[in-house]
Amino acid sequence: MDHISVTLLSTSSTAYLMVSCLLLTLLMLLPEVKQKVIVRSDVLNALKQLLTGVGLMFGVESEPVIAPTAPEQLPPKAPGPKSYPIIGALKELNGYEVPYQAFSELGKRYGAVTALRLGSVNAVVVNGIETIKEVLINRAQHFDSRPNFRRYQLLFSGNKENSLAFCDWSEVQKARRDMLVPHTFPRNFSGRFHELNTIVVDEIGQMLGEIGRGESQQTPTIVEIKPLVLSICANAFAQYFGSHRFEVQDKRFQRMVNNFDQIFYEVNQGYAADFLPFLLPLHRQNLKRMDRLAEEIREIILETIIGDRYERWVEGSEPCDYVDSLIDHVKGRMGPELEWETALFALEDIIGGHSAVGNFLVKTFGYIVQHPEVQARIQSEADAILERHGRQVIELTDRNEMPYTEAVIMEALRLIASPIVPHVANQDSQIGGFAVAKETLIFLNNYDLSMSPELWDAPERFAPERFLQGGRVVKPDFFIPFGAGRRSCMGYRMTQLLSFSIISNLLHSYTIAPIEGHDYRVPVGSLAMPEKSYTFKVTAREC
Ligand code: HEM
Repeated sequence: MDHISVTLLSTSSTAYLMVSCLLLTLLMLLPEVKQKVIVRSDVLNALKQLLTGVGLMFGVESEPVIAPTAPEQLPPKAPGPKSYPIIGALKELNGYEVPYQAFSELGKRYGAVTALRLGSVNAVVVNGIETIKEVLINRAQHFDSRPNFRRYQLLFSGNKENSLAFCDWSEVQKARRDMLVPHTFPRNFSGRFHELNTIVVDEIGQMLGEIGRGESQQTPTIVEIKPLVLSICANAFAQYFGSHRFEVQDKRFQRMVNNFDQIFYEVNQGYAADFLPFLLPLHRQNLKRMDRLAEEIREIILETIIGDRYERWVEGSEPCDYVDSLIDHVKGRMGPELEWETALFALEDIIGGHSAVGNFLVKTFGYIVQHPEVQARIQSEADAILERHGRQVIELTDRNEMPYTEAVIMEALRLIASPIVPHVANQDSQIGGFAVAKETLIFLNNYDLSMSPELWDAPERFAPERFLQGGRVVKPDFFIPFGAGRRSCMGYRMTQLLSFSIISNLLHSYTIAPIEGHDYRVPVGSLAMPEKSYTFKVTAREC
């Protein structure tokens, strides 16, 4: 899910900017603000840009970056840009397409660790794989909290600890992660792996059967890609984690998919109020809307996936899916104690993971449609495998034999460069030899790891072959699109498996082509795609 970030300035942005401007100007005129600051539109732009696609979370009363006592015993404070009253160093972030590009510039200017204040929050920006690993792995236990974003409290029924991705580290979180492992990381050739394969292949078959029905083989059909892949992913997740398949025409299914997608979009945007909590009232309406969408999802999941499973559960039974594992944990009173309510939030988070895969796939198809040579290579790889095995569909077990298709997925992940969910220091500590105080927000600049010209040849180019060596997929150690360590992504294997299956099977059966005049540029710096995205010409292949 980083599928995990934040904003709203983009919708009704003019109104927000005007009110923000007014509020900031008023605040700056307060007599206690000694330093004069001119609030210029570029500052507000910087704010908007930083917030877009980042997932930064603020609204906390934070401590200074450095604990000031006994400086001789403490590491030094990290260098960083000048901070102004109220806005902090936001001006530094103005003028970048992706906010994390500003973090790369700060890295060049100040080194691997940059201290900066953003609105009311103390933050550090961490650049470079060694320093990032120090945060995620070597000192993981110091930096395993998540930002205390007021907005996330509101999104998760007043308590961000309900969320798998935004909670702080705890024994409950450890148990929730452990419980997920057999489901989200099915081992090759295990029972769960085969189940997933059957579910995904059937689902793709059913959905692809809908394309071009009634048309002659060679007539292209116009297909909106987002609803198609979201439906496949949602039903695959519902069946795999909850043993429930929805009829695609079922209005409840469509509402659930749509609501998840809207919430996914929301948490992937930047949000001014996260830095400047006094702006939060401006978002009340939208937050209420999100709350209603989440409530509706809960009702649908209870009615459909859960039904009477909780009441019917017989203690001592073997869990068959993730819902069983959750019920078993709650009813078996295994430690640490988990309320049924909390378990339901975990289930929603995981079912909602389909939005991450679906949005990622939309973007990946956006790259593929712009590169017919890439599409042709995937197709010939798929054709060769099916011919070799005498089958009609690509199975998950074919993944190892289709390195080019795998490399396409890696390349899309690299270029999209979705941010790592920010971490927070849970104690005074240090990074790269610089002091970092408890509560400091930590941005890990994986954008630079994915896009730096020092690490990649022509990084702007879509070139899947960069991940291939001697016919095998090779991932450089510094490439970490799913984070690392104890807060790493719980859905990366599901992402890899579903993406592989959907891309290879869809392109084995069909060729996609752009429609003249349509814009297929892929927005980067966040996983989320707007509701209306790409439409393709789809033609059945003669296989
Ligand atoms: C292209 C797809 C995806 C990308 C790029 C992605 C990326 C990430 C990243 C960067 C993090 C933060 C890691 C860190 O803080 O070190 C994360 C966390 C997480 N992801 Fe994903 N993710 C994807 C799909 C999914 C899916 C499909 C699921 C669910 C099945 C999922 C579940 C989670 C969870 C639960 C966390 C929070 C883990 C924790 O904080 O303990 N993700 N993801």
